[in-house]
Amino acid sequence: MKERGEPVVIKVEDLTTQSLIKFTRLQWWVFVVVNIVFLIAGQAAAVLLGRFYYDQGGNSKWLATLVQTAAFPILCVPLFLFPSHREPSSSSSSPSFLTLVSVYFFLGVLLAGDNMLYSVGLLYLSASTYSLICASQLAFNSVFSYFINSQKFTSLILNSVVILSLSAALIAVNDDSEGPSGLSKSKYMIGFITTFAASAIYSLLLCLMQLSFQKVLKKETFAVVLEMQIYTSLVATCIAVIGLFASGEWRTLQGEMDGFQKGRVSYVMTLVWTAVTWQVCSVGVVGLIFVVSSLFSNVISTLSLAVTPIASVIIFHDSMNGVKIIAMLLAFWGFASYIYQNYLDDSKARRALSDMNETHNDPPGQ
Ligand SMILES: Nc1nc2[nH]cnc2c(=O)[nH]1
Repeated sequence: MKERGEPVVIKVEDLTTQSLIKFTRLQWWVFVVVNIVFLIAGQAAAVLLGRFYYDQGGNSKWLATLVQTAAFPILCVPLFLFPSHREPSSSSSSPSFLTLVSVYFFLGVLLAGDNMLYSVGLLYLSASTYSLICASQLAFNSVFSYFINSQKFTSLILNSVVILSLSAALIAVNDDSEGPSGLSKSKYMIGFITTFAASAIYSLLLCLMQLSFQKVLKKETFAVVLEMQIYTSLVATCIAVIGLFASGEWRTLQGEMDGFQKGRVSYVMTLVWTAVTWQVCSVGVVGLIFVVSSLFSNVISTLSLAVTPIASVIIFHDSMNGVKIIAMLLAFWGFASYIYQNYLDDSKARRALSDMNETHNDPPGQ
């Protein structure tokens, strides 16, 4: 027995990473719910702040890329509170330093690429077109996780993926917000292609993170989630800083701050809070990959696409209409479908475990 409560090893079909983790049932559900809240709240706030930055006169793609990872040092505080503890028994299978560096470096490069493409898409496309293309990431994730993570597709999971994609598409088609004015056709095309590529890279990144947790890191504590986020963000931040200086965009930042419509303090605050909210979101993203799967993490990202317009209704007093309500109900249906699958998998795992324990406790010969 390792920690508070009764530890349970889960090794069943869809909860693939569960074979690595020891949690009591309550701990597992609390962990899932907390990470869902982090992802949805963090992503909704970060996307709205990112759009605010562009709307108020911000124009630097590299700065928008940088703020998606630059606040990673704040994660050192929870890392200090939940230190990584290694089991002596598993130390023989610990990855070498070189393996760890290679994994974090490769994932960090993918993260930087996704962040850059995502920032370009947000700059060049209207919110509606943007969300519509982002909805494709669930389809990409389904394909990648089938091949990379051997994800099993039950009817509940398929239902969830299809319904959530429809919900995000409905939100997008309904959105009548204008794209950035005076945008040339070529810039629109660039925005379209970069957002599509970002969706593919993001999905690949989530699947490879799941694979790394399962095959390389093999640790059982929350610290591994923070370490994954910190090291990949460190690499992505270095790339974004190099991009900011190599592209010469850094020279425009002073003018951008002076010309920001809401003022200089608002400019700095927008960037600081965008950076913080992306970290909150990322802990949720990586936490859900660790404890459930990359596909589930992406399902919650897509759910957040449907929730963001609702946040706009509350914060920016956007109008609410029937289509948004239907899209939201669809999103919750898709979400509930996946959660129910998790519940079934969890129950099955617990049953299998108690059967196994009974067999082990039976006296020999019985
Ligand atoms: N492409 C992409 N990048 C992200 N970075 C954080 N969230 C997302 C997302 O939903 N899609």
